[in-house]
Amino acid sequence: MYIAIEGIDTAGKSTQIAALKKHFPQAVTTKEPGGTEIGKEIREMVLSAKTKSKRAEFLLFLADRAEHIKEVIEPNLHKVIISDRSAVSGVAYALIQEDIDTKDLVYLNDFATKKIYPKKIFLLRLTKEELEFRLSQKELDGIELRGSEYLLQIQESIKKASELLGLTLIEIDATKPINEITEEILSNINN
Ligand SMILES: Nc1ncnc2c1ncn2[C@@H]1O[C@H](COP(=O)(O)OP(=O)(O)OP(=O)(O)O)[C@@H](O)[C@H]1O
Ligand SMILES: Cc1cn([C@H]2C[C@H](O)[C@@H](COP(=O)(O)O)O2)c(=O)[nH]c1=O
Repeated sequence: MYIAIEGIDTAGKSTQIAALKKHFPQAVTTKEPGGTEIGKEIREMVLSAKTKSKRAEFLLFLADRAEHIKEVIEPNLHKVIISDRSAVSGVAYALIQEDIDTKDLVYLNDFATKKIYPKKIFLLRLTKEELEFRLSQKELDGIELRGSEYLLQIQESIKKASELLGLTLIEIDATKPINEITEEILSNINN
């Protein structure tokens, strides 16, 4: 079973994946971008925000995704796979910043993923106040430097992206205590 934890930067995705790993020690935990060797290089490129073209940035994320599906997801589909982000992030970020037609966005993601998508998406939803607090506590990368208003737009876009890809989205209040969020994910995983 392949599931993804989604949410804007600082929503608590990696915290939850670490907690879930304790409940599913045999699970494959992974991430986008950067879940493969080549993906680590792509991740450095995109997060340094050096690309001048948003389309080039989008295509780099897609290349990372295609490699991730081939190298990590496809060979482990018989196991529990918990991924920090997925194609949903790809579509959500692109919807906000690109002039790509939504049909093309879905087509390009279908192409990169060979239509292998997570069975369930858990969206960790943050409030503006909590997002701004968490951002103030860390060194920001090139995408986080776009600011909280931008990230809150992405949060809405994640819902739209899941709908466009036809995926099941479960929303969770990311301001709750860490253990309560983990319990909520666990209670929804097998339903
Ligand atoms: N439920 C929570 N309540 C309070 N703080 C939290 C909670 N979950 C995570 N945090 C804290 O918020 C910060 C960001 O968490 P984390 O790194 O897990 O987010 P993320 O979604 O993986 O972020 P990014 O996308 O930027 O990598 C960390 O300092 C973490 O300890
Ligand atoms: C998959 C994907 C990600 N992004 C953005 C979202 C984040 O700002 C970074 C990844 O950083 P994280 O620490 O791993 O959360 O990249 C994007 O713009 N497009 C994508 O397809």
